[in-house]
This record gives sequence, C-alpha cells and structure tokens, in this order.
Amino acid sequence: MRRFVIRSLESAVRRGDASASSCRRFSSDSTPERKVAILGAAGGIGQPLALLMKLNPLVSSLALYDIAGTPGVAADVSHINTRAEVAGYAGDEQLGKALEGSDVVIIPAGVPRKPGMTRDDLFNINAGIVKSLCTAISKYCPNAVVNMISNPVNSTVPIASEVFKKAGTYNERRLFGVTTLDVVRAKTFYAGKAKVPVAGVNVPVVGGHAGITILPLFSQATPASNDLSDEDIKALTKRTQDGGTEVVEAKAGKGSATLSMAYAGAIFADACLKGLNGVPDVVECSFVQSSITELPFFASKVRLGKNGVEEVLGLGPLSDFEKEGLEKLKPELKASIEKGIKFAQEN
Ligand SMILES: NC(=O)C1=CN([C@@H]2O[C@H](COP(=O)(O)OP(=O)(O)OC[C@H]3O[C@@H](n4cnc5c(N)ncnc54)[C@H](O)[C@@H]3O)[C@@H](O)[C@H]2O)C=CC1
Ligand SMILES: O=C([O-])CC(=O)C(=O)O
Repeated sequence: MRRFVIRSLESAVRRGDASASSCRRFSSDSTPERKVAILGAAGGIGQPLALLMKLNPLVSSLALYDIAGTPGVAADVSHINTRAEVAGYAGDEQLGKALEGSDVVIIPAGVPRKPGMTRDDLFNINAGIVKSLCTAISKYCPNAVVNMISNPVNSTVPIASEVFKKAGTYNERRLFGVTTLDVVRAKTFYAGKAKVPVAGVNVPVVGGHAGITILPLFSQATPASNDLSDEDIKALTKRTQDGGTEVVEAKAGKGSATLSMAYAGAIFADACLKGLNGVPDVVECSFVQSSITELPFFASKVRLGKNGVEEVLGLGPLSDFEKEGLEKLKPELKASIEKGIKFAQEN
C-alpha cells in the first residue's frame, strides 16, 4: 500500500518550513476529511490559530466563528493555498452552521487578563460564554472533540462537563483543557537553562492551568541535565508557573499570550486530529477527567486516539520538591473545579 508521510505541524514549524507548498503535497487522498471549528476566531488567539490550522494538512474544513469580525478573517485566511476550505460565521444565528459536522472544536472565546488580575478574575464573564458555546456544541456536534482554551481552564473544563452532562452528551474522552502552553514554556525555559537544543526537549507539566496549580516535572525532563541545582529547578518552576503573568505584564493592558498560545493550541489540535486518524502513540499533556489523583480533573500526559482520550497516563516518579508542589496545588485546584461545577449546576 502506498504510504504517505504526514509531516507534523510541530516539526514543520520547528524546521521553519510550514509553507503552503510543503503542506499541499500531503493532500487529501490519504487523509480523512476533518472539520475544525474555532470559536472566538476573530480574537488575539483566534486569528493566528486560524492561520496555523489553515496550514495543517489534516484539516479539510475550517469554520471560523465569533460574535463579529469573522468574515474578514475568513476571507483573508481562505486565500492561502492549502487544503482546508475556510468559512466565516458571525453571531448567534450562525453558530449552528459553524459547528455542524465538526470533528474538533477549539474554544479561545472570552476575555483575557489585564495586569493585576488572576485567571479566576475572568470567571464571571467567561463562565457564561463557555456555557452557552458548550450548549450549542451539545446540540450541533455532540461527538466533537473539544479543546478548551478559555480561562480559567481549571473551571471552564468542569463547566463544559456539566453542560454536556445536562444535555446527555458528555463523553469524558472528548473534553480537553488545553495546557500545552505550559509545556511549551517549560521546554523553552529548561532548554535555555540546561543549554541543550530546544527541539529535542521534553518536559511533562501536570496539575492545572493557573499559578501554583501548574506543576512542571523537571525531574522527568529529557535530555536530563546534571548541571541544574535545586535553586535552578525552583526558579524554572516559578517561571513556568508565572509565564502567563510575564506576558500579561509585558503587554501592559493589551491582553495576554496570543501568539505562543496559538502555536500551543495548534500543536494540541494537531495531536487530537492525529489521534482521531489512528496515528499511534500520540501523547500530550492535557487537563482532563482523571482518576490519577483524588481530584476529578487533572492535567497529565494523555494518550490520544480515535475516541479522544485513549489513556490517562500516571505521574511517574516525582522528586521531593514536586511531591510537595503536588500537595500544595490540590486545595486551589479543587476549589476551582468545584466553582465551575457549581456555576454550571446553578445557571
Ligand atoms: N489555555 C491557555 O493556556 C490560555 C488561555 N487564554 C485565554 O484565552 C481566552 C481568549 O484570549 P484572547 O484571544 O487573547 O482574547 P481576545 O479578547 O483577543 O479574543 C477573544 C475573542 O472571543 C470572542 N468572543 C467573546 N464572546 C464570544 C462568544 N460568545 N462566542 C464566540 N466568540 C466570543 C471575542 O469577540 C474575541 O474576538 C482568554 O480567556 C484567555 O485568558 C489565553 C492564553 C493562554
Ligand atoms: O496568563 C493568562 O492570563 C493567559 C494564559 O493562560 C497563559 O498565558 O498561560
């Protein structure tokens, strides 16, 4: 049988050659049709994410939805000569059409932080947005894989689960909180400190996606480094936990991470698509329903497959510093999960 090598978006982007022509060569005759919808597609994350998903050869149809502004984004992105057919949808009345037939729905809809705010400060606005979008997902594409980017992820994922449960469409294998940016940051910061080429670095990040709930496991980083002191590991951990705040402060009121988040979101969506297409051994960290700790949702390495989550992988051996971090994060993460569940049950 003729075999096609599908170059992953990550390796293509790493090599700096994600050109339209290199994507086009791996065309639709070997890969299934896949529709991806982005909700919040006219925003700071949504626009570059739309671009990156348009470059992904696994996508045959790209639906760009927002409350406004999507016709322009869609017209712009649609001129790129890659496989995906692009359509823009704006306003409530077009949401159903945007979602119908979607295999993967990526949600970067909602407000971002300003300096001085925590992610939880976004709860009051974003909880309602996520709830209404998830209600539409359960109506128009109940079997889609959902990639939740909107903050606070530690609460928006539990909100989504409750909305889907109420609608009778919940499948815990298809709901993911996107924590890939924490992994992206941990890899970058580790490579810089350990002075190893970043392209070969791997660092699992577990827990959740806010402050101390973000727990990078540098003891499992590869390639291992013997040159890092306990102080170095502490500093790397803190920088990874505060990575979002570093960007919020640098942007000084003009929002939070958008470009690095779009990159991270594209990596994670690509992994979901590969899993759906039956590519073996696709593993990424994500915040999912989990029983590896006593908390009902937890980020860890997850094996992706045709049904979404194939396996939630364990934490592996932790250093004493990481064990301490794990115990410290649990009360905060538990409270954020419960807040999301309570909101969805009461609204
Ligand atoms: N999971 C993660 O690692 C990260 C998450 N984020 C979060 O992503 C979210 C979006 O951030 P940005 O793109 O920078 O914000 P943005 O304000 O630039 O864009 C958000 C977009 O969502 C749209 N929107 C609002 N309500 C909507 C609705 N009901 N339906 C569809 N679209 C709607 C807005 O019109 C806007 O275009 C924020 O909550 C932010 O905190 C940001 C960075 C990293
Ligand atoms: O920090 C924020 O508000 C946005 C975010 O989640 C991140 O950059 O990790």
